[in-house]
Amino acid sequence: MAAPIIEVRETEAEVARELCSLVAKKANQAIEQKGVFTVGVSGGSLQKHLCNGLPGETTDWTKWHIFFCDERVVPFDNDDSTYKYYRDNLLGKVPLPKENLVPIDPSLPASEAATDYISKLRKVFPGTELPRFDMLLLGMGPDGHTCSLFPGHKLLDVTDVIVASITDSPKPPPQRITLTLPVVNNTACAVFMSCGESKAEILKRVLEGSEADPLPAARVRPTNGELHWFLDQSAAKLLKS
Ligand SMILES: O=C(O)[C@H](O)[C@@H](O)[C@H](O)[C@H](O)COP(=O)(O)O
Repeated sequence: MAAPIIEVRETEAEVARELCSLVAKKANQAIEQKGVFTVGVSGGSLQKHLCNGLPGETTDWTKWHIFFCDERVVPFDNDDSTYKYYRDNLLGKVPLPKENLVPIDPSLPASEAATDYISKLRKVFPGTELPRFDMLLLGMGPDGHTCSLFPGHKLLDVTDVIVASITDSPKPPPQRITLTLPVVNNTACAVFMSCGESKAEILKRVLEGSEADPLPAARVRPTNGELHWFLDQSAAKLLKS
């Protein structure tokens, strides 16, 4: 398990630029090595930064397969839909084939939407092994949640499925699907972006704490991969170094 690589930049805009350039670098390496790039994306402020910054990078978009680390089970015309954001702000700006941005089926109840998403993932990650994403792009909520894995929630212990559903999310909307921790920790490269003073205290707990029951974001420790944290100075201000 590699130690986290912590990158601190003065402003959120600089953090976003660095992040997008790392994503493109990893994409291009993966495409060169195996012809495809598999990436999981998240909502929150990350979606805006990725959709603004990635179109400026040089990469073969036809080789990208973009999944959702978690998704709210709401229709595609609802502003809570993370798919809606990427569809409206990335597809069309870059030559990513529409079918390579893989949405959930929001017409299904959450548990069925999770099962359906597993079969969509299996088209790109066939077999029964844990999927190994080239990269997962993650955010962290003020409570330390990541994906739709919330502190103290029983979903943190799920190991028998690669995508799980939640119907009592403490953050609305309550119905969601999420990658489970074994899949998150099987990625080749997990990357968090966290900016702003409101993240300073929780970041200190996540990155420097030694809690018996670690927060969800602190449980992201890829077993055979890299872990990056991209922070601005306000978020990093309580960290030791
Ligand atoms: O599913 C959600 O409700 C949000 O997408 C959430 O998980 C978000 O990713 C984090 O709260 C970080 O968001 P910020 O980076 O904007 O703080």
